[in-house]
Amino acid sequence: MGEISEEEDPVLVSIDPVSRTVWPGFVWIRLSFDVQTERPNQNWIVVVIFIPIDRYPWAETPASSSVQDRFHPRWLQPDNPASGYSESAFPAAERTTMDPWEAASIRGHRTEIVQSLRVQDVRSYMIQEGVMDPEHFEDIECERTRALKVERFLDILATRGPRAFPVFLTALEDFGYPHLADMLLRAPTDVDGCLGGVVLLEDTIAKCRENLKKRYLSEYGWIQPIPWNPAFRLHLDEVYTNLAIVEGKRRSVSADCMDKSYSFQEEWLFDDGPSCVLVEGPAGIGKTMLCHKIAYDWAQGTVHSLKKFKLVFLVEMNKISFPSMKDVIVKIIAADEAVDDEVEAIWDFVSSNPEQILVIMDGLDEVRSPHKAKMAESFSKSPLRRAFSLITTRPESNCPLLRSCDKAYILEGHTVETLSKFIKRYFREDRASADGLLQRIRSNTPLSGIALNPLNAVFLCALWEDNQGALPATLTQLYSTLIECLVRRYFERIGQPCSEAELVLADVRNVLVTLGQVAFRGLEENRMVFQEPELEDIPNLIHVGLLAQDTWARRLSQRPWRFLHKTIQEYLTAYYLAESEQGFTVEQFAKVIPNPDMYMVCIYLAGLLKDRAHYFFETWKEVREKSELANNLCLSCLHECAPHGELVEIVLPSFVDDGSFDVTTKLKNRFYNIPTNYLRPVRHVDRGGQVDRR
Ligand SMILES: Nc1ncnc2c1ncn2[C@@H]1O[C@H](COP(=O)(O)OP(=O)(O)OP(=O)(O)O)[C@@H](O)[C@H]1O
Repeated sequence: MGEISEEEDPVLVSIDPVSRTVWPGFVWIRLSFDVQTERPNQNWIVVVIFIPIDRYPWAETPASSSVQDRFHPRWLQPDNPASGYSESAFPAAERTTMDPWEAASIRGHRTEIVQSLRVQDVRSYMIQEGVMDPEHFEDIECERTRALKVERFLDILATRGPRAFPVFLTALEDFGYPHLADMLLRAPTDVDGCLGGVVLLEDTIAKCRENLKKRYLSEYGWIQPIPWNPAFRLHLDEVYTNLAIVEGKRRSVSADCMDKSYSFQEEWLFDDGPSCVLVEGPAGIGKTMLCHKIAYDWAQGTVHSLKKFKLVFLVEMNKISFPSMKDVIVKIIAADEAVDDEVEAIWDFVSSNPEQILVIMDGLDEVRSPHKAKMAESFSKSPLRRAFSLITTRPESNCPLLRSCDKAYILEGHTVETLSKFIKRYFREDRASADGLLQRIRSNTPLSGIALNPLNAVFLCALWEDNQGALPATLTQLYSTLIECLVRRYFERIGQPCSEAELVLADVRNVLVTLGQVAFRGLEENRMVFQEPELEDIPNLIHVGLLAQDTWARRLSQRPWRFLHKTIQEYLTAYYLAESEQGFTVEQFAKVIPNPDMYMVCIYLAGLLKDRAHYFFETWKEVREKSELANNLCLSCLHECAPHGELVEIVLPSFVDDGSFDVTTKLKNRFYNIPTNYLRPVRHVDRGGQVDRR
């Protein structure tokens, strides 16, 4: 490292605004030094020196005079030659974010600024100096009150790079707020008296990072493949299978239009600059697992493209209520008691350094409907918009936030090879069981379709292990067999073994209906979590194992319950609609069918109704809009109830066929046992709203 003497030419010394931090009797200067050229340079080694104030080379005033007199913010502006802040010594391009000291100063005096500033007084100057754009002020003007406008202004300011602070100081000084400028130049209260806010902040961020990593390693390192069997745990590395994924430019493009299918690599998501990446896929396809794997890999430090992130926040969208994105992140930070007091400082770091942050938002479809628009707005206004972000959702979800996505991927689940690998890993030593199940899946076309979904694959393994007997041919059968299996185990545990499947389910039918009603209410409110009093009437079922308590809520006196998986909540909702008198009504069906949040419910409902499914399809014909998504859903519903000709005839006019979706062929391929006279071509050509129903 080069020596820095007191004789060093001060103009060549690049002075960071941090140097304004003053200890009694000393000036603290942070110097950057290029080892090779021995010329100061922002990129190289940073040296912090303390110079007695009376020997400070620029000191023109006695040591007793105020610091501000000697360290005027204007000195730090590029156009002042006396500042030593020349473009060559301190190129703006080399610093892209606000200095942490400055961020801390604004944060420490935020209340005072919010109390007295009127944003319009500094508007012109901030625009003139190129620190903010007119669009920023349009955005600020949308806030209702003066104080909220200042809050918004300060949030934006924190993201406007290294010149933002000095320019703001000058604006304050020249346009009626010199007292605020003076105040900002004093060390803010939260870093006062410490060895500089920078060092402290770095420590805080490191602490926060380590704690997040610990949390992800312990929470996501082990998985419990069978939700109702806590004793059976596998390590993520052991069980995680690389699923197929396709890349596209935007969402809702059908997989055939997208680039070829890959075996997924995390690098693709985060190799480019900050962007918002969408991963879309149906129920149980592995979106949550992918999010856990990314958080886990970041914590392990094994994946190169994740190393650039100082902090990674995994947001489970169904667990939060939204005042704002800031509140969501702050809550995650505050969950760690060790950094409880420093939450605001960490948030400031996040706001000022979004390119070092990854936000994973898992399950956008699970955000409650009234919050969707608010959340999208809050995200677009928040500094996190410039962070890396990954959003997962089911395809049927519709949320304005999806418009913010720059890239889209569709998770397709297992390939034949990965399924085989997964099943062998699941059964580990028991090769015979693995081979037996694989054999059964290969020889049964409907089953092999079901098994490519990772959640279904897990359930099939569990069923195979349990009875090595009949395997389901439809999704509905898979879930009813699973529930039967759980109920049977429950009766065995309490000493009342029961062999007949029908008897098992008949015994608990009423309880399942009551539970289904709770599940339905939950879905209507987009809610996965239930409090104990809501479940008072169904205590038995809690022990059956369809519900589990959140581990994160261990400290709460009343720990909330949730279904083992959202698909189980959806199946039970369908059970309630199919089996109860209040559920089985045209009004209920008419409410459920057009609701995108009830996509899976429709599939199970058709499967449970079977011979009574014509009520469902008659209603479908009346209420469901025509779209490709609706076409696919209708085909899945038909598949579940093994349709006969009349059923297909009822629903045929509901399909939209604009040439790209050949209904007749699709129906023929899927339901080959239906006489073709029921499948006469129905061509709907939708041009300018004219639908031809020949
Ligand atoms: N990559 C994978 N490797 C092995 N098993 C997986 C994988 N992905 C998912 N699974 C299994 O499937 C289950 C369901 O996956 P996950 O909860 O991630 O689905 P999801 O797409 O988030 O579903 P939903 O939209 O219903 O919330 C997991 O608990 C796990 O057992």
